[in-house]
Amino acid sequence: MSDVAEAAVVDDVEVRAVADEELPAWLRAVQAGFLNPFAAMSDDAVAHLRSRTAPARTLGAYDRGRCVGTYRSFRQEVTAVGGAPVVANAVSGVTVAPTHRRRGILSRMMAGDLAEAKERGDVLATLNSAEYPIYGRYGFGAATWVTEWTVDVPRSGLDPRWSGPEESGARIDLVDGDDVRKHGPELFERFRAARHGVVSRDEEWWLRNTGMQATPEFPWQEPFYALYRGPSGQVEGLVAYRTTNNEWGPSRLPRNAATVLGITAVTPAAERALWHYVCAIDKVVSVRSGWLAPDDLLPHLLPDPRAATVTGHADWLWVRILDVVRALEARTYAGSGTVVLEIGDSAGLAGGRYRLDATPQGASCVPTTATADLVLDVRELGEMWLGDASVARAVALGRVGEERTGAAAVADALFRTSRRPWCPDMF
Ligand SMILES: CC(=O)SCCNC(=O)CCNC(=O)[C@H](O)C(C)(C)COP(=O)(O)OP(=O)(O)OC[C@H]1O[C@@H](n2cnc3c(N)ncnc32)[C@H](O)[C@@H]1OP(=O)(O)O
Repeated sequence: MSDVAEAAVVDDVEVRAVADEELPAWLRAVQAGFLNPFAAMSDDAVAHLRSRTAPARTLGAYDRGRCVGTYRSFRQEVTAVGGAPVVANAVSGVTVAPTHRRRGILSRMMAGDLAEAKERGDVLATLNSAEYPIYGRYGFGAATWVTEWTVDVPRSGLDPRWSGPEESGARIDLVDGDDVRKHGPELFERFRAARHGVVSRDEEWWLRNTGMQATPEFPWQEPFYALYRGPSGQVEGLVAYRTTNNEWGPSRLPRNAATVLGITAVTPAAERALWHYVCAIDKVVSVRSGWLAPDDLLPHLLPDPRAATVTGHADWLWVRILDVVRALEARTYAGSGTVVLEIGDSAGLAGGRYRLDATPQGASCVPTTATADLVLDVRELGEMWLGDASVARAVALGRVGEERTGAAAVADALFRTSRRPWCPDMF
């Protein structure tokens, strides 16, 4: 076949919704895209993946009937600054076969899905990005970051005689998956109402993360779960962790490591107690924290914070604003002020000039013809929305234009938050 004829065939790639009977092949394509070469999957594995996929808006790219691209999106809620749940179009399972890469297939799937999300009235879109450079071009900005620490327990200065929470009546119990499914969802709902950046979890999340959907392809190793109850008996925290169990130094000094899989706490007392608990397990000398907010309490709970070494730092939740007015009115602002934002959006979904009048009591955002104070791309607005990005820094980086002297400082005083946003989940 000539090069010209080959190019015409490539252009024939069709992007469309995936029919139910096509889902097993689509799921295999997703796995291949993430470098899992499943030639044949058991029915259980297909059922496992199917349960993670539905209900979703599932797109496939097909070349002569073969699935060469995958993409799905589903309804999610993201907690805005101040606690309001905001409806998002969560994007996941994005792959294009190495045989068909860099021919615009992702761009086609993304353009169609974002246009539908906008049409439906979703306020924003979200994703975790496999690689940093992929999604900025589509208007997504890195809205939350995460840090992982590894605690050298013997150097931490924590009291090795610790035997439980300080608060009288509070307690920590080791529980099993049934207890987690019983108490976890309600605890998490309280947590997500209180922390900006957290995304909603569905019922499947709790089944999947307590081993109820294990298959040979997706094996399960049971973790430990510790549940914290406050003085009133109410569940206020949960930590899931795994440990090694037979690591010894040359002179039989124990060398086990604990890895925290997830921690949810709705009170500072619960958070402090659960970290102290994990760092006080006999024979455990190092604790990997899992992905936490960069301003997490953990290092400063230790008498010697240097015992917590940063072992990872990365962008996490990416946000793409689809509706500027509703996104900016959904969140709260610490101060009072006005800024006019000129927002560029090459996809034509959210661009325009908007005037934000914010007070701690409420905010209004309206299209305007007033002179712009700040000129920015919708990607930058995504980075600012949860309060994490510094506008002054974006100006210094040349990404935001400051048209009125001092406007960046005004925007920072309005948008930034006293605690950084945190999204504990990857989806
Ligand atoms: C939310 C999630 O699911 S994240 C998971 C993302 N998936 C993966 O990482 C799996 C492995 N990678 C892939 O499957 C593919 O490479 C994808 C999906 C990332 C990209 O698909 P493609 O169809 O090749 O992207 P497409 O051709 O539409 O690229 C559009 C533009 O993005 C750029 N681009 C795409 N992927 C990357 C990348 N990984 N790094 C840098 N630039 C990229 C392209 O160069 C192109 O730029 P241009 O418009 O300036 O020419």
